[in-house]
Amino acid sequence: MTAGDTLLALIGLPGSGKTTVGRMLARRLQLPFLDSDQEIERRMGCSIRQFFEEQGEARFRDIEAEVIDALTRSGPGVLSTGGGAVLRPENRARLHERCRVIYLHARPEDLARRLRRDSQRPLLQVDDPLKRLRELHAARDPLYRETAHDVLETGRPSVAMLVNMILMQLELAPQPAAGGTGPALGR
Ligand SMILES: Nc1ncnc2c1ncn2[C@@H]1O[C@H](COP(=O)(O)OP(=O)(O)O)[C@@H](O)[C@H]1O
Ligand SMILES: O=C(O)C1=C[C@@H](OP(=O)(O)O)[C@@H](O)[C@H](O)C1
Ligand SMILES: [Mg+2]
Repeated sequence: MTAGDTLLALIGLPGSGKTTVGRMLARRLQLPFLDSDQEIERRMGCSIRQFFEEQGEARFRDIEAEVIDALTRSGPGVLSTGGGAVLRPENRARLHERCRVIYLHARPEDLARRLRRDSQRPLLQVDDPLKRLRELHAARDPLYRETAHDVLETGRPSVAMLVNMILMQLELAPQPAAGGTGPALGR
Protein backbone atom coordinates (compact mmCIF):
# COMPACT_ATOMS: atom_id res chain seq x y z
CA MET A 1 0.00 0.00 0.00
CA THR A 2 1.25 3.48 -0.78
CA ALA A 3 -0.16 6.83 0.24
CA GLY A 4 -0.77 7.72 -3.37
CA ASP A 5 -3.41 5.04 -3.95
CA THR A 6 -5.25 4.96 -0.61
CA LEU A 7 -8.22 6.77 0.86
CA LEU A 8 -7.64 6.59 4.61
CA ALA A 9 -10.73 6.97 6.77
CA LEU A 10 -10.71 7.83 10.48
CA ILE A 11 -13.57 6.71 12.71
CA GLY A 12 -14.18 6.98 16.46
CA LEU A 13 -16.16 8.75 19.16
CA PRO A 14 -16.50 12.53 19.32
CA GLY A 15 -13.21 13.98 20.54
CA SER A 16 -11.12 10.98 19.51
CA GLY A 17 -9.17 13.28 17.18
CA LYS A 18 -10.56 12.33 13.77
CA THR A 19 -10.60 15.90 12.46
CA THR A 20 -7.36 17.06 14.10
CA VAL A 21 -5.33 13.94 13.32
CA GLY A 22 -6.85 13.65 9.84
CA ARG A 23 -5.98 17.21 8.88
CA MET A 24 -2.35 16.82 9.97
CA LEU A 25 -2.06 13.41 8.36
CA ALA A 26 -3.29 14.76 5.04
CA ARG A 27 -0.85 17.65 5.23
CA ARG A 28 2.05 15.29 5.91
CA LEU A 29 0.99 13.06 3.01
CA GLN A 30 0.28 16.07 0.77
CA LEU A 31 -3.10 14.56 -0.02
CA PRO A 32 -6.59 16.10 0.07
CA PHE A 33 -8.30 16.31 3.48
CA LEU A 34 -12.01 15.52 3.59
CA ASP A 35 -14.26 15.80 6.65
CA SER A 36 -17.82 14.55 6.37
CA ASP A 37 -19.11 17.02 8.97
CA GLN A 38 -17.51 19.94 7.15
CA GLU A 39 -19.06 18.73 3.89
CA ILE A 40 -22.49 18.51 5.58
CA GLU A 41 -22.06 22.05 6.92
CA ARG A 42 -21.07 23.25 3.45
CA ARG A 43 -24.09 21.58 1.82
CA MET A 44 -26.57 22.72 4.45
CA GLY A 45 -25.13 26.20 4.92
CA CYS A 46 -25.26 25.96 8.71
CA SER A 47 -23.41 24.37 11.63
CA ILE A 48 -23.98 20.76 12.64
CA ARG A 49 -25.39 21.97 15.93
CA GLN A 50 -27.89 24.26 14.22
CA PHE A 51 -28.85 21.52 11.78
CA PHE A 52 -29.54 19.09 14.65
CA GLU A 53 -31.66 21.68 16.43
CA GLU A 54 -33.70 22.63 13.35
CA GLN A 55 -34.02 19.34 11.43
CA GLY A 56 -33.32 16.63 14.01
CA GLU A 57 -30.91 13.74 14.16
CA ALA A 58 -32.77 11.43 11.72
CA ARG A 59 -32.50 14.00 8.90
CA PHE A 60 -28.83 14.55 9.77
CA ARG A 61 -28.19 10.80 9.41
CA ASP A 62 -29.79 10.80 5.94
CA ILE A 63 -27.52 13.60 4.74
CA GLU A 64 -24.54 12.00 6.45
CA ALA A 65 -25.14 8.74 4.54
CA GLU A 66 -25.28 10.63 1.22
CA VAL A 67 -22.08 12.48 2.04
CA ILE A 68 -20.24 9.34 3.11
CA ASP A 69 -21.30 7.59 -0.07
CA ALA A 70 -19.95 10.51 -2.13
CA LEU A 71 -16.74 11.09 -0.19
CA THR A 72 -15.75 7.41 -0.05
CA ARG A 73 -15.70 7.48 -3.85
CA SER A 74 -13.02 10.18 -3.77
CA GLY A 75 -9.53 9.39 -4.84
CA PRO A 76 -6.57 9.11 -2.49
CA GLY A 77 -6.75 11.29 0.59
CA VAL A 78 -7.71 11.35 4.25
CA LEU A 79 -11.39 11.25 5.24
CA SER A 80 -12.43 12.18 8.77
CA THR A 81 -15.95 11.07 9.61
CA GLY A 82 -18.45 12.15 12.28
CA GLY A 83 -18.65 9.94 15.35
CA GLY A 84 -22.00 8.46 14.32
CA ALA A 85 -20.91 7.49 10.82
CA VAL A 86 -20.86 3.80 11.77
CA LEU A 87 -24.48 3.69 12.92
CA ARG A 88 -25.90 2.76 9.51
CA PRO A 89 -24.88 -0.57 8.00
CA GLU A 90 -24.52 0.94 4.52
CA ASN A 91 -22.02 3.49 5.83
CA ARG A 92 -20.02 0.75 7.55
CA ALA A 93 -19.91 -1.31 4.36
CA ARG A 94 -18.88 1.65 2.18
CA LEU A 95 -16.16 2.74 4.56
CA HIS A 96 -14.76 -0.77 4.99
CA GLU A 97 -14.86 -1.65 1.31
CA ARG A 98 -13.65 1.63 -0.18
CA CYS A 99 -11.18 2.88 2.42
CA ARG A 100 -8.39 1.85 4.72
CA VAL A 101 -10.24 2.48 8.00
CA ILE A 102 -8.49 3.39 11.25
CA TYR A 103 -10.43 3.44 14.51
CA LEU A 104 -9.06 6.08 16.87
CA HIS A 105 -9.95 4.51 20.18
CA ALA A 106 -10.14 6.61 23.34
CA ARG A 107 -11.54 6.08 26.82
CA PRO A 108 -14.68 8.07 27.67
CA GLU A 109 -12.78 9.74 30.54
CA ASP A 110 -10.15 11.11 28.12
CA LEU A 111 -12.82 12.28 25.69
CA ALA A 112 -14.81 14.05 28.41
CA ARG A 113 -11.63 15.90 29.46
CA ARG A 114 -10.83 16.96 25.89
CA LEU A 115 -14.36 18.16 25.21
CA ARG A 116 -15.27 19.78 28.51
CA ARG A 117 -15.37 23.27 27.00
CA ASP A 118 -16.91 22.27 23.65
CA SER A 119 -20.42 23.51 22.89
CA GLN A 120 -20.64 22.40 19.25
CA ARG A 121 -21.36 18.67 19.67
CA PRO A 122 -25.13 18.32 20.03
CA LEU A 123 -25.09 14.84 21.56
CA LEU A 124 -22.87 16.00 24.40
CA GLN A 125 -24.87 19.06 25.48
CA VAL A 126 -26.22 17.18 28.50
CA ASP A 127 -25.79 17.45 32.28
CA ASP A 128 -23.40 14.53 32.45
CA PRO A 129 -21.30 14.29 29.25
CA LEU A 130 -19.10 11.53 30.71
CA LYS A 131 -22.14 9.31 31.25
CA ARG A 132 -23.25 9.99 27.68
CA LEU A 133 -19.77 9.20 26.34
CA ARG A 134 -19.77 5.91 28.29
CA GLU A 135 -23.12 5.00 26.72
CA LEU A 136 -21.87 5.95 23.24
CA HIS A 137 -18.71 3.92 23.79
CA ALA A 138 -20.68 0.84 24.88
CA ALA A 139 -23.06 1.09 21.92
CA ARG A 140 -20.54 1.98 19.22
CA ASP A 141 -17.22 0.36 20.11
CA PRO A 142 -18.29 -2.95 18.46
CA LEU A 143 -19.39 -1.05 15.34
CA TYR A 144 -16.11 0.85 15.08
CA ARG A 145 -14.16 -2.41 15.45
CA GLU A 146 -16.30 -4.15 12.84
CA THR A 147 -15.72 -1.31 10.37
CA ALA A 148 -12.00 -0.73 10.99
CA HIS A 149 -9.00 -2.40 9.46
CA ASP A 150 -6.78 -1.06 12.26
CA VAL A 151 -7.29 0.22 15.80
CA LEU A 152 -5.07 2.90 17.33
CA GLU A 153 -5.06 3.75 21.04
CA THR A 154 -5.16 7.52 21.42
CA GLY A 155 -5.10 7.99 25.20
CA ARG A 156 -1.57 9.27 25.82
CA PRO A 157 0.07 10.20 22.52
CA SER A 158 -0.16 13.75 21.20
CA VAL A 159 -1.78 14.44 17.83
CA ALA A 160 1.65 14.72 16.18
CA MET A 161 2.73 11.40 17.68
CA LEU A 162 -0.44 9.70 16.46
CA VAL A 163 0.18 11.00 12.96
CA ASN A 164 3.72 9.63 13.06
CA MET A 165 2.45 6.28 14.37
CA ILE A 166 -0.02 6.00 11.50
CA LEU A 167 2.57 6.99 8.93
CA MET A 168 5.15 4.54 10.25
CA GLN A 169 2.93 1.61 11.01
CA LEU A 170 0.95 1.78 7.80
CA GLU A 171 4.19 2.44 5.96
CA LEU A 172 2.75 5.47 4.27
CA ALA A 173 5.82 7.56 5.01
CA PRO A 174 8.50 7.71 2.33
CA GLN A 175 10.51 4.56 2.99
CA PRO A 176 14.27 4.20 2.80
CA ALA A 177 15.18 1.78 0.01
CA ALA A 178 16.29 -0.97 2.43
CA GLY A 179 13.27 -0.62 4.75
CA GLY A 180 11.65 -3.86 5.94
CA THR A 181 7.97 -4.42 6.65
CA GLY A 182 6.85 -3.07 10.01
CA PRO A 183 4.13 -4.45 12.24
CA ALA A 184 0.52 -3.74 11.37
CA LEU A 185 -1.56 -1.73 13.80
CA GLY A 186 -3.31 -4.05 16.26
CA ARG A 187 -7.00 -4.83 16.03
N1 LIG B 1 -4.38 12.74 20.96
C1 LIG B 1 -4.86 13.87 21.46
N2 LIG B 1 -4.33 14.40 22.57
C2 LIG B 1 -4.81 15.54 23.08
N3 LIG B 1 -5.84 16.25 22.58
C3 LIG B 1 -6.41 15.78 21.47
C4 LIG B 1 -5.97 14.57 20.85
N4 LIG B 1 -6.74 14.35 19.76
C5 LIG B 1 -7.63 15.36 19.71
N5 LIG B 1 -7.42 16.22 20.71
C6 LIG B 1 -8.20 17.45 20.99
O1 LIG B 1 -9.54 17.04 21.23
C7 LIG B 1 -10.46 17.96 20.66
C8 LIG B 1 -11.39 17.20 19.72
O2 LIG B 1 -10.64 16.77 18.57
P1 LIG B 1 -11.34 16.55 17.16
O3 LIG B 1 -10.25 16.32 16.18
O4 LIG B 1 -12.30 17.65 16.89
O5 LIG B 1 -12.13 15.19 17.42
P2 LIG B 1 -13.22 14.47 16.51
O6 LIG B 1 -13.16 15.04 15.13
O7 LIG B 1 -12.84 13.02 16.57
O8 LIG B 1 -14.52 14.71 17.20
C9 LIG B 1 -9.62 19.04 19.98
O9 LIG B 1 -9.50 20.13 20.87
C10 LIG B 1 -8.28 18.38 19.76
O10 LIG B 1 -7.23 19.31 19.75
O1 LIG C 1 -21.17 11.07 17.41
C1 LIG C 1 -22.07 11.59 16.71
O2 LIG C 1 -23.15 11.01 16.50
C2 LIG C 1 -21.80 12.89 16.06
C3 LIG C 1 -20.48 13.35 16.03
C4 LIG C 1 -20.11 14.64 15.44
O3 LIG C 1 -18.81 14.56 14.88
P1 LIG C 1 -17.47 14.41 15.78
O4 LIG C 1 -17.25 12.96 16.05
O5 LIG C 1 -16.36 14.99 14.92
O6 LIG C 1 -17.70 15.20 17.04
C5 LIG C 1 -21.14 15.09 14.40
O7 LIG C 1 -21.06 14.27 13.24
C6 LIG C 1 -22.52 15.05 14.96
O8 LIG C 1 -22.57 15.97 16.03
C7 LIG C 1 -22.92 13.65 15.44
MG1 LIG D 1 -14.61 15.92 13.85
